[in-house]
Amino acid sequence: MLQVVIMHTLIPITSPLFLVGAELDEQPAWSTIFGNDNPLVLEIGCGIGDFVVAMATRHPELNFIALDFYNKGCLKSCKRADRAGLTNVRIVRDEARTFIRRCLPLASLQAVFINCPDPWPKRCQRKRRLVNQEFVSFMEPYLKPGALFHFATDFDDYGVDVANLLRRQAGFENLLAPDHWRHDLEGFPRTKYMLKFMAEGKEIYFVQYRRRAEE
Ligand SMILES: C[S@@+](CC[C@H](N)C(=O)[O-])C[C@H]1O[C@@H](n2cnc3c(N)ncnc32)[C@H](O)[C@@H]1O
Repeated sequence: MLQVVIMHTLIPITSPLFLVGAELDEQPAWSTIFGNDNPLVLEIGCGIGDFVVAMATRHPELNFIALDFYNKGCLKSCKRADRAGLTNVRIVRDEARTFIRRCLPLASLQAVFINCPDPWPKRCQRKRRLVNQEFVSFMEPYLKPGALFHFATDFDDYGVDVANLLRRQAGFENLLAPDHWRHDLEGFPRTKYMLKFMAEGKEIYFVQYRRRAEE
């Protein structure tokens, strides 16, 4: 039987801010990579890099690692970060859980941001969603005590599910209490997908917790 193999060529990314997760040492020295010991912040699914560039511009005292497994997204993110002249950002092409396990020490993150992750809207696809109970339990030890866990989506049931499961996670406390989620966070940068959904009249669900300091 004739097998047709479709090869996708990856557009090379030459930015000095770009890293390929699989080519990094296990547990790389982030202080050497960034040239300082500033706290680490992770963005999962950075898309075109608009959010990480806005945040890294506002917070030069933090080092941002923006992850995406989509090469074209990494390319666009690198171009945006290069244009902004940022040195406190690295764009990493990798799958989130693979990268976190291999490359991040426990209790190393000051914050994790997940904006508009793929929604897998059909009921039968929901098990593919990135953020679920297992993921939150997996992520928790990588956060420093007091670190932020930020999640945003336009999908009502995804937003409500994540708010509910974080509520049950003893190691986290709700930063938006008494609300379980908000549809607006003043001053928070809007991502490409947030703006697209808002233009369609949809509401964004923002959920923000922090890892408890005392455990
Ligand atoms: C719907 S887009 C949202 C992009 C951006 N955060 C925004 O709000 O505009 C989701 C992004 O997450 C990336 N992504 C999804 N699952 C991922 C995973 N497990 N590891 C790394 N990237 C992932 C996709 O490639 C895509 O770029």
